[in-house]
Amino acid sequence: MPAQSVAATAPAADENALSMSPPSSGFSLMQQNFTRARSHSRPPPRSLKPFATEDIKILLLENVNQSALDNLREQGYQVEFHKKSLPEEELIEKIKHVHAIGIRSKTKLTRKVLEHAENLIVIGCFCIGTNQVDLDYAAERGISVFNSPYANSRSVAELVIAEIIFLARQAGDRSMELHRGTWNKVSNECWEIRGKTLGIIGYGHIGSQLSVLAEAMGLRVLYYDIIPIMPLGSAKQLSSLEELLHNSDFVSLHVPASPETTNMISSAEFAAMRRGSFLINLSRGTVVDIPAFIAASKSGKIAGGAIDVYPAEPHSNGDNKFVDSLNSWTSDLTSLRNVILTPHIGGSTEEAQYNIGVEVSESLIRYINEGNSTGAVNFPEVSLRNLTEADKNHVRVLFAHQNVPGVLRQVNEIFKDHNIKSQFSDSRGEIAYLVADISDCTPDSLKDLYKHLEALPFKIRTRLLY
Ligand SMILES: NC(=O)C1=CN([C@@H]2O[C@H](COP(=O)(O)OP(=O)(O)OC[C@H]3O[C@@H](n4cnc5c(N)ncnc54)[C@H](O)[C@@H]3O)[C@@H](O)[C@H]2O)C=CC1
Ligand SMILES: O=C(O)CCC(=O)C(=O)O
Repeated sequence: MPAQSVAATAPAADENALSMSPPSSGFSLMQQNFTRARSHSRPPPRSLKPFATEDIKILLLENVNQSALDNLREQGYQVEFHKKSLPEEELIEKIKHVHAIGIRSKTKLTRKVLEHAENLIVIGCFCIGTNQVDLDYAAERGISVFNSPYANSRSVAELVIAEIIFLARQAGDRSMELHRGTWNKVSNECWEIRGKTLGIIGYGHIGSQLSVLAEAMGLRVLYYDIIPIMPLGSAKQLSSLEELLHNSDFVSLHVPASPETTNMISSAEFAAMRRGSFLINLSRGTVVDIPAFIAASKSGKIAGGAIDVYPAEPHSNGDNKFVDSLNSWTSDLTSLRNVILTPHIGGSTEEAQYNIGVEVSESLIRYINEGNSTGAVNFPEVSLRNLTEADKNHVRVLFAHQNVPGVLRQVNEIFKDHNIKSQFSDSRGEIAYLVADISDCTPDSLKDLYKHLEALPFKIRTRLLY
């Protein structure tokens, strides 16, 4: 097929980024060094040909970082870039034509949307959370999903530390007052954080990073998690959420969105918290029952809180977006005292976005070009070493199928006239994924291979790389 021009518009600076120079030359220096380190570790030029790479179409939404665009364009793929998420109808129209899509947390890749994704082989979530994607349905369709499991963890943890101090000192309210011209120099109910107790719910990448920073600031750390996790420093794991709520001055949530975490902090949990304590949620908007938060704040049960994530969030930046028509209680929330509200910026730093852009785009490239699914969040993880120039006339077969007995026997029957150089298969729940490098392939035998594999009853998707 002829090469097609890249259907991309040049991205503007990150929607969330400041249009000023970094605070010191050290910042840009660190970034340059990091860029160099990454480019040295890039794999050598690929020798497999999935198809002409310029035929691969990629849709990038939500202003993913320039580092991702650079990586994907370097491969020759056609990349269409949008700063915002798209309304569902437009998304459905565009997703029909692409092989890969890159999103952040706003784009909902529901079953309804994915049903239209005829050519889609891979989804890149340029963030940690993957709750915005119907992961099971994607796997059922042979679509792998990748994310960046910890590239923004530090950014989130740092923001929580800043908020703990701001809440303890009521500094958010003092700043808003002064912006309005009100001088209000008070110390009543303003505290140091040294010696206070932070209760962390969810001691994963972010929770444990926060634990280390918090102890360095002189906080005592307790945590609650559904699995036993080794404490860092002097932190202590508690066996019940109630015990944590009862013993903490600050409670910070770092759990994923799931049926179990929906409204996990509601009226009963606020009742269990210490009077005058603080609640911080930078996890997902479903985790805290906001009307219960508003009631706890108005009654004085909690002395304040910080919220970064909401059940419904606007699709793009702009004025008059955070209003009652988005979430019915918005104006009640914005009128509360000592409540810091941020627009889902926990992971929005230059460092995090750059690193996520590199990491997720490299996962997409490995999957598209080599079939390597290492790190997929919904798919069996399989990787084979690269074919090289010495492996002329070899083809790599990528075969996703339902995980039922007898499929491998049938696949190997199809391979019987070829030598199998290497083969690896793994399963995850109901989905299995086989990668095999086979020798002695001619253009005709390739067509036959493809036809026979596609005819197998439990096939989900076949790809051949050569
Ligand atoms: N505000 C923002 O910009 C960002 C928000 N996030 C959110 O933070 C969440 C956590 O991120 P990570 O720490 O990287 O995830 P992680 O997967 O490393 O850790 C989550 C922890 O929560 C625990 N957990 C799960 N269900 C639980 C329950 N019902 N009760 C107690 N503990 C439970 C898990 O065992 C795990 O240890 C993400 O899923 C994402 O939704 C992540 C990055 C940025
Ligand atoms: O900034 C983003 O795009 C989303 C950050 C986030 O919530 C995540 O990484 O899960």
